[in-house]
Amino acid sequence: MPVALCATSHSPLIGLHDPAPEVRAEVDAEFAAARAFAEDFAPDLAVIFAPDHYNGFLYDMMPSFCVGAAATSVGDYGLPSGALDVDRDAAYAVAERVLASGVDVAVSEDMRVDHGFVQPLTFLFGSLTAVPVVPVFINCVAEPLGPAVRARHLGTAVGEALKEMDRRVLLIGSGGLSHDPPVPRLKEATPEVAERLTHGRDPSPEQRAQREGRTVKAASEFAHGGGALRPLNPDWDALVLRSLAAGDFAAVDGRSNEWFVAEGGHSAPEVRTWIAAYAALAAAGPYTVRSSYYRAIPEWLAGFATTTAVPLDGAA
Ligand SMILES: O=C(O)CCc1cccc(O)c1O
Ligand SMILES: [Fe+2]
Repeated sequence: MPVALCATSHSPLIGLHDPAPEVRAEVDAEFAAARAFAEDFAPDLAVIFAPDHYNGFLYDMMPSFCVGAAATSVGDYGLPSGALDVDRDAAYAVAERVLASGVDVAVSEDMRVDHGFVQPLTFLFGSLTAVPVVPVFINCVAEPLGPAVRARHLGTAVGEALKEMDRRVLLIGSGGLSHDPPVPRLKEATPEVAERLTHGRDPSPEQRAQREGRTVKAASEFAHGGGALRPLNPDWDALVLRSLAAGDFAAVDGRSNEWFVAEGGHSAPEVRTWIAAYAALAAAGPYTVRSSYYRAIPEWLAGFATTTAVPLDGAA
């Protein structure tokens, strides 16, 4: 089973609240390189590990992990909406194998996904349906969270499942690195916000616009050095990139959930998607990082990184 990996930060502020043109151009060049990497590899299946931001997964039923057997983009932040081309048989094969290995993944026949899934798919493939996909949700924000090492166990189990399939698989991780966007937290939520985090799956266009406007406003304040959001942490981001490149998972996933938040902000646990994707790659054997881009981009509220990796034996 040939396999390759692309892990990338996402940010719905891309295109909505851009940094200086030369920074934007630098990221665009990196995305173009990642797209060329994906095209060269020519996957017939993409397995994407991504989080959600209270668009598809809410507190009415919050799993730690979920494999989508069918999935639809909600089209937040003006991104494409509609059905993903989910490979249903592959999704069930993955879910069965992961469950057999002892990782209790949920399954959805009607998974809703947001920019966390949509941005990497559209950046890498041009559309939501260009490459058949198995979407794998990882809860990264809705406390309580299990330990980060469970994302590695999930990724390893997915990687083992894929080894049994005769497919060319591009593994995708979506999220991170250090960032603290204004995602509400149930513990400190007003009754109205708690209601939205529990039942607000289908906001009105006005509600969605209001929420997205708040994110843009927060990004503007943050980029000008104001607001209450945690700072980005390039040192911590470098540690994450270095550790995953070296296959030293424990340096990241052996730490407490408090460590992630203290070092990288409340959304730093999105790094779980990278841990899972890299662990799935590691299941196929030793790997090497092909490209690694990083820049702290406050306008996007993110320590922004994009990496590609392949097996060392050149099987890709
Ligand atoms: O809309 C939201 O709830 C959060 C938006 C958001 C912003 C910056 C980086 C991210 O990874 C992200 O998801
Ligand atoms: Fe996110």
